[in-house]
Amino acid sequence: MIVIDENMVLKLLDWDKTFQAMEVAMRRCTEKRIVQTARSKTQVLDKPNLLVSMPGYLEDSTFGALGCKLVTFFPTNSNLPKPLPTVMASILLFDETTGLPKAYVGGFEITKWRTAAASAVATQHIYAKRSKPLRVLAILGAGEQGRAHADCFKHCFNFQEIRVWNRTASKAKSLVDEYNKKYNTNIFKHCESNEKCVRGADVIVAVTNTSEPIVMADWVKAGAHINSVGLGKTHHSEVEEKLYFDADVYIDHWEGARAELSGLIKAGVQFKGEVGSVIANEVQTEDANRVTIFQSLGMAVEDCAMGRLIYDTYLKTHSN
Ligand SMILES: NC(=O)C1=CN([C@@H]2O[C@H](COP(=O)(O)OP(=O)(O)OC[C@H]3O[C@@H](n4cnc5c(N)ncnc54)[C@H](OP(=O)(O)O)[C@@H]3O)[C@@H](O)[C@H]2O)C=CC1
Ligand SMILES: O=C(O)C1=NCCCC1
Repeated sequence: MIVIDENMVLKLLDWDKTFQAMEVAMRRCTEKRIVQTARSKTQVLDKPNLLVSMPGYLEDSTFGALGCKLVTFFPTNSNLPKPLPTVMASILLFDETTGLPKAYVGGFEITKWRTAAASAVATQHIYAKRSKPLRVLAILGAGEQGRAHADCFKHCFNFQEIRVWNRTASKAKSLVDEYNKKYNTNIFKHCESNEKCVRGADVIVAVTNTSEPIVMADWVKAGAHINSVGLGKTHHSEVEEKLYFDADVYIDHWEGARAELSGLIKAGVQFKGEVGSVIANEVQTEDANRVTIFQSLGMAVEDCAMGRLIYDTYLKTHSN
C-alpha cells in the first residue's frame, strides 16, 4: 500500500485540477454514477466532537475511485493550550476489482482544497456563468477553510475586492496582511463587522462554526450568491432562516441533504436541485435578482476524486 502523507499531498495539489475534480464529482453524482449514503457520525460522549465516516464509489475514467474518508471534527481543539486543527482527515483508496487497499492519502489539505473548490464550482455554475457581477467577495471566517477559500477564489475568479471578517478580528487582519503580500495586491480588506462585510457583496462565503446566523437576510443584495459551508448546531446555521424561503437553494447531494438539512426541509424550504444538475444545464436560476445559496455539506465522492487525482499524480512523479 502506498502512503502519501500531508507534506506530499500539499506538493501535488493544484487548484485547476481540484476544480475539475469537483465538477466531475458533482456531475457524476447527479448522473447517478456514484454510490454514497448519508455519512455516519460517532460523537464522543458529552462533547461536541465527531468522528465522521464517508465511504464512496465514483465511476469516472479520470477521477473514479473506491474510497473512504474518516474525518474528525473536534471544535474543542481550538481551545487547547496548543490549538490543533478542528477538522482532520485520512483517506483510504481501495482497488475496485479486488478490494485490496491501494493507498493511504492524507486528507487534511484535501478537505480544505476540495471544499473551497466545491464552493468555486457552485459559484461558477449557479452564478458566474449567468454573466453576474464578480466585483466584491465577502469571506466570513478566517480559519482553515476561510484561508483555503481566499486562495481558491483568488485563483478561479477576478474579484476587485475580497473582504474578510472573523469573530476574532486579529485572525482576519493577519489573513488580509499575509494575502496582500503573498499575491502582491491590495484587494484583500479587513471588515470590522459581518454586516459591513456582507452588504453590497456579489458573492458571500460563510465558513464558520457559528450556531447563530451571521448572514442576515436584509444585508444580502438582490441577486447575490452565498456559499454556506460551516457546521454549527446545524449545517444551515450561518444564514438567517427566512432567506432560505426567498432564495434558490442548491445542495451537493440529495441523500446528504435529507439527513443533514432535515431542519430546513421540516421548515418547508424546497431545494432547487443539486449543483450537478446545474453543471449539466438541467436547472438554473432565471431571475437575476433572486439570491442563490449553495448549502455545502461535503461529499464522500469529492474525496474519492481527490484521492484518485493525488494517487495518479504521485505515481506519475514518483515512477521509480
Ligand atoms: N461543507 C463542507 O464540505 C465542509 C465544512 N467544514 C466546516 O467548515 C467550518 C470551518 O472549518 P475550518 O475552517 O476548518 O475550522 P477552523 O476551526 O479552522 O475555523 C473555525 C472558524 O469558525 C469561527 N467561529 C467559531 N465559532 C464561531 C461563532 N460562534 N461565531 C462566529 N464565528 C465562529 C472561528 O472564528 P474564531 O477565529 O473567532 O474562533 C473560525 O473563523 C467548520 O464548521 C467545518 O465543520 C469543513 C470541511 C468541509
Ligand atoms: O465533508 C467534510 O469533510 C466535512 N464536512 C463537515 C464537517 C467536517 C468535515
